[in-house]
Amino acid sequence: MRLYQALRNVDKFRTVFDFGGRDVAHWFPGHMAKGLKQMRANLKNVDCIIEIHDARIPLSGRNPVFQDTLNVRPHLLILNKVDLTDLSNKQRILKTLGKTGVKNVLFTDCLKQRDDNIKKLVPKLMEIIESKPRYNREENTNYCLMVIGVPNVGKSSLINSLRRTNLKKGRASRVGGEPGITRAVLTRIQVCERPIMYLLDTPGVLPPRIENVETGMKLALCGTILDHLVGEDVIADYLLYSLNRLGKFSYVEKYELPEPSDDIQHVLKHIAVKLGKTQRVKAITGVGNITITIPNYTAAAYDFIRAFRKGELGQVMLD
Ligand SMILES: Nc1nc2c(ncn2[C@@H]2O[C@H](COP(=O)(O)OP(=O)(O)OP(=O)(O)O)[C@@H](O)[C@H]2O)c(=O)[nH]1
Repeated sequence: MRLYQALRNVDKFRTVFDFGGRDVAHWFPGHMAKGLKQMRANLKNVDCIIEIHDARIPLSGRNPVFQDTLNVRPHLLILNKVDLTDLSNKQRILKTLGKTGVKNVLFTDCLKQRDDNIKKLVPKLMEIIESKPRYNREENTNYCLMVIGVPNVGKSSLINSLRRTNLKKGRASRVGGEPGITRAVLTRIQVCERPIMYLLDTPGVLPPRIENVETGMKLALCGTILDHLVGEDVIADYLLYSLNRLGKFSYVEKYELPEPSDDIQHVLKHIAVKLGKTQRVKAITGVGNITITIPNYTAAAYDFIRAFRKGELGQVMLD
């Protein structure tokens, strides 16, 4: 029934998003470029680069600087948060990545206690490393890897997950919900006993590649850019636009809307009322002061975005 209603509405949904002349230039703080210097300086000690990115945006936002760096060392692309993405697009994504020279790709869920792909990671890395000369590291019996990626894609979680799987050890790397948490300078963390394998935990604060506002918005939606720099209201609107475009209507059920809608104010009003996120404000009228109840749109927008990031609005592929 709901799907029927939704399909009836399809014509009403936006086919393009109005970014309103937004400028992405200030969406990334300058200090992030510092990380790159450290990475370059440490490259000679590294056997393989693990680039980690969000599986909901496998084609958007990866920094081209990575590609330059990648030519120097073997490379594996990990698309993490696979639990949140729609994998029906997997073949299309692998094909597109393949065309840009990215051949080694692994999808992971670093929050899962036992993820089969995390188990496959060390053998896969060995295969990749042994397929190329190790140059100055030929004599070394232990292996060193560098994890790179844009903020908040799960670099620290990957390290913890590897330690859990291979060493039965707990946390070594701090995990945060906000982009840019990993600030400490490079640390070497053991992730495997046989063979001995270390990871360099980089600050992970390289700016993503924002080719256009849409890419920026996707990155913001996935929590890679601090929300307030972009604006919760516009991120929420872009989320609604994306869900409708992709036919992902579980928000209708979750927030008990009568039907899908492309009107963000309408949706946020529903969310605010349902969650009791309303404010009582005094209004001065011609006949005296009255108290009225208005929806807290910002709180509703935040809940909507948070629900998406937790996977409560379904598995979504934004690219
Ligand atoms: N659903 C889901 N969430 C994940 C996964 N991996 C990490 N996260 C969450 O993503 C957020 C960021 O994870 P981190 O490991 O701190 O990411 P990071 O890349 O080290 O972050 P920075 O330090 O900002 O560069 C945390 O809230 C994690 O719990 C995953 O596979 N699935």
